[in-house]
Amino acid sequence: MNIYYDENMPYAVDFFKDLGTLHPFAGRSLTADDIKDADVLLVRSITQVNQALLAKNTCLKFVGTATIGVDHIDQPYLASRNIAFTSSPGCNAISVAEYVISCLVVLAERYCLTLSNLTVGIVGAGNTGSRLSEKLTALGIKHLLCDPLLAEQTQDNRKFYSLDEVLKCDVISLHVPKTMTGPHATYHLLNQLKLSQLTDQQILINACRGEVIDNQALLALKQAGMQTKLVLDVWENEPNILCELIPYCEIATAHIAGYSLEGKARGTEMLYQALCKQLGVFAEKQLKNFIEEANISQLTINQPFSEVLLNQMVKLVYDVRRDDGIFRQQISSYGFDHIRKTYPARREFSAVNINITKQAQGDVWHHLGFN
Ligand SMILES: NC(=O)C1=CN([C@@H]2O[C@H](COP(=O)(O)OP(=O)(O)OC[C@H]3O[C@@H](n4cnc5c(N)ncnc54)[C@H](O)[C@@H]3O)[C@@H](O)[C@H]2O)C=CC1
Ligand SMILES: O=C(O)C(=O)[C@H](O)COP(=O)(O)O
Repeated sequence: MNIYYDENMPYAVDFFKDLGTLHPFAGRSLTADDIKDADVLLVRSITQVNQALLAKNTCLKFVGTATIGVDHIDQPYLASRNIAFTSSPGCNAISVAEYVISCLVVLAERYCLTLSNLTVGIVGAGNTGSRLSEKLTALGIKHLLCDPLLAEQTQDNRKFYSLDEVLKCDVISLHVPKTMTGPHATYHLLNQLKLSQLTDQQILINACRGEVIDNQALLALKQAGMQTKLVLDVWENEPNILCELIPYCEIATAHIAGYSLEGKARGTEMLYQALCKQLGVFAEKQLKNFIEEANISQLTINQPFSEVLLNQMVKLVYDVRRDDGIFRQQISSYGFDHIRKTYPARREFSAVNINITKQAQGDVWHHLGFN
């Protein structure tokens, strides 16, 4: 069995080597000729899986993406050819939530803001929005959820707000899929009209898909003096992004919010489990047996919770300014994809085991995700 997999998929060899012959590929440049004899195709978000890519293959049985987003996959086409498909829901949701927490900590420090005084609006309350909500709850930060699709479901008894209500929050964090059609399509959800409602004091974070914000409209507003603080991890038309926007960002990164080692590797593990199920074999391998210990794996907390301590703890594990710095330094000479491919190690809070002394008390750290 020929298994083709994206070279940017950690632990792919460990997981899949016993299931077939492995063929790594560069996700952006994969062609129909390259995968003529693929039985299994395992991609990440930069590979468009559609009729054109599969035109020369007649043996493909399984496609998997080690990502949450599925906007790069033509699912109706796969179904029409009876090719099984699986994605990796929630695989890197914690990573994105920790990216947002790191951004909040950095911006609070930069602008002397008290985090517990802020209200955060979460647009999209699925896996990622929910992980962020849990962390904000742990920190006592008020937040409002907007998710018209979940609001319609009676089994979800959380309180939901309209987009216009949530757009009035001090911080707005976007966590919706990219959808082009339907009553709740997210393409340019934040268009010129919505963007122009934002005030100079607000913070707007996009770590879902670039196309959810009209980037040209945002640039025009910024050029006209808009002071809303911007955090952009995702951009329209990646990898050929609108670089003129970068100087207007407080934090700018190369679509790496979900790039913790755990987040990426969980995606690989989820594909392994799905492929084993498809093949009818027992999934005996587990990520916890491969993943290495973090550089900082033990910490003692010996003082009560404070926002100063939070700042130190978060930055110790993941300081988003590192990724912002790399992005600004490298984007013009190396380009977007290179920054992503050479992403330096990053771990989730859960990779750190904390020892909380008596003086410190409280389990806020565990609720925040530390082990
Ligand atoms: N920057 C990065 O590295 C990453 C980005 N993402 C992106 O984030 C997106 C969201 O991730 P998850 O929360 O895990 O997906 P999810 O599918 O669990 O949740 C998405 C939620 O958005 C809601 N939604 C859809 N349209 C909406 C609208 N118009 N307004 C408000 N809510 C709406 C859905 O009802 C759903 O509850 C993914 O589809 C992916 O595109 C995901 C992982 C990493
Ligand atoms: O999971 C998703 O959805 C994401 O956006 C991933 O972080 C994308 O990473 P790549 O697949 O582009 O490596």
